[in-house]
Amino acid sequence: MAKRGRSFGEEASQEDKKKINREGVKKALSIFRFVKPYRLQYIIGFVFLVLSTGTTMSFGLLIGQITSVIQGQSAFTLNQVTLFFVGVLVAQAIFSFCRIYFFSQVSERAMADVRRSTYSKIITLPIPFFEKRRVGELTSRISADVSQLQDVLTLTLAELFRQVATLVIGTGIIFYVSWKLTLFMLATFPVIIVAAMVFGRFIRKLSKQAQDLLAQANVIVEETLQSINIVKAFTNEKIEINRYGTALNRVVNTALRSASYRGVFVSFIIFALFGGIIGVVWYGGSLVLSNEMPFSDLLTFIVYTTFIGGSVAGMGDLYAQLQRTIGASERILEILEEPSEVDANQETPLFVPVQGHVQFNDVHFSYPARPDVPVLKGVSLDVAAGRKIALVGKSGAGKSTIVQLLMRYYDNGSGQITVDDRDLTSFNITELRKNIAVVPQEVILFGGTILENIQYGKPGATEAEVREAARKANALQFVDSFPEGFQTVVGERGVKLSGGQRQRIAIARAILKDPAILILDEATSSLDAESEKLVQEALDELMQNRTTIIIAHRLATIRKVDRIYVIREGQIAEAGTHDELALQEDGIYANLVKLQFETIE
Ligand SMILES: Nc1ncnc2c1ncn2[C@@H]1O[C@H](COP(=O)(O)OP(=O)(O)OP(=O)(O)O)[C@@H](O)[C@H]1O
Repeated sequence: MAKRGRSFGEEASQEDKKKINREGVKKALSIFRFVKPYRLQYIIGFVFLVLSTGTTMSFGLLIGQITSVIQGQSAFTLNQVTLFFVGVLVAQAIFSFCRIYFFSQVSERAMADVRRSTYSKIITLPIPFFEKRRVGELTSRISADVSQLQDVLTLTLAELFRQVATLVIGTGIIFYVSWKLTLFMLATFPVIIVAAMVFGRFIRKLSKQAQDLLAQANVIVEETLQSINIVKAFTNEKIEINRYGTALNRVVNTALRSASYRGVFVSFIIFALFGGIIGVVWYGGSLVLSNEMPFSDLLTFIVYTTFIGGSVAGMGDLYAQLQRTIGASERILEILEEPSEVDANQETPLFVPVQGHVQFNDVHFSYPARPDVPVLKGVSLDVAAGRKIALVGKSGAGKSTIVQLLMRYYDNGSGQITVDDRDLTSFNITELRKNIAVVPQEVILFGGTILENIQYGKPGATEAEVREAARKANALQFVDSFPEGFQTVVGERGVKLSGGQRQRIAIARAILKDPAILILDEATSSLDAESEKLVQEALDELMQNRTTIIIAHRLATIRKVDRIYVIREGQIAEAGTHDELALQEDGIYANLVKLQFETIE
């Protein structure tokens, strides 16, 4: 099969923030459809949010009240006011708990739904989609982007509401307490805030640079660990350590630059903020001294001023968060809007077995990734049901491409491909692929038991069926030799099987699937004679009564096929049986045969 370059590295570091505009907000809001099923919990959460914000806001008034009690200017006793204070505190604690509880219910469930939808979308997308994206990028959609949404759906929205409410209610209260002092305050604070926002943006840019550089450094770690065998084979450990070290130095330099700006920024803010407060206290104090304002009001005023200051300071952060979320939800929606090749929500169509008569009529094809490079240039072939053919030819001639078109991994070719005289496009994709089994060149096993791996060919197959398939695939002997037998865990974290063993597992899978059409992508690396014999026997068993297309690399294995097609530069250059082709003087096949025998000798 064609090899697709997949890089796991380079986590999508481009957390591109989107400008907040109407279009973006509208799009981002459509992600709220995932919250819809949980709207009741959301509304309850919101009610508790309003209540908890209300109780927090009342603290300033209560502090004012306590001060008036102390000064003997209140009708209440200290105990009464304190008890009320504690009551409010308890209520606030309960409200906050309920708010978090209900919002988490919504966000956790809604996010799982978003993840499920995104995954089922991704896995049902056609192959060309995966050629345009890196795997790392897709996984980060499901992990990082969705987490970003989660924060916004609950925390950020709640925070935004709280801050706006604090700002509006707080300003209302301080105006009511003393409009003179409010105006004085308003003359100083906005200047500080604007300065902080401008400076803050600059610092954020710098720290994003540092993050990007760190992501780049991480790519080195990921890539080298993934290909650790190669690094060691070339004894390039030192080079990689240096490469990583250089990347880290860049991170440190940028991070330090950003840190010194941040230091200046923080000192400035502390200085300016406290300067502002001193100013307010000074002016407020003079108002108290001239009996224009009671002392308790001054305290209330200061408490609300800090509330307001805090909420304004937090807004910059919230804005940045919202920007990131709009980016994240756009990226998720982009995937959700891609057209699937298989409808995951639809019932799997009834299995309609085909006979397996495969025809290609003048098929032309270019890969969507490289539309200007013709890969197949008028391929025609005809395989009667149950017959076996082999495709041979140089690397890159187009053998795998022919097979991929039969699997309908790509749909954009011209000409016609039919199975049982039915145009390929008239098949439901699932229905078609259920009739085809592939034994690939490189067998990748999923993490799980051998039983599960073979069952992959026919989900729900009984253990007896699996055993029988393994027997036919010559796999029973080695499986039974493991202490845990079919329950042996294989894959990344399990037992490593040899190439020949993995191939026999793949053959057992195909036997279990029992399709009319079989595609064998011969392994390029040859096995030892013993394994080779076992695999070949298993394949012979598998090929019985099935239309078989073999992508052949070693000519010795295909002598018995009904017809051999020699592919050269996307065209069929020769076709015939082994005997016919081998005798053609100066024929491509005849030369290949000679060449292989020479190399073997
Ligand atoms: N996904 C793809 N996108 C773009 N071009 C591709 C893709 N897969 C294969 N090609 C190109 O198409 C041509 C035919 O490739 P194909 O894999 O069909 O050759 P092949 O005969 O099977 O070779 P091999 O024996 O090495 O597997 C090659 O030039 C290859 O570079």
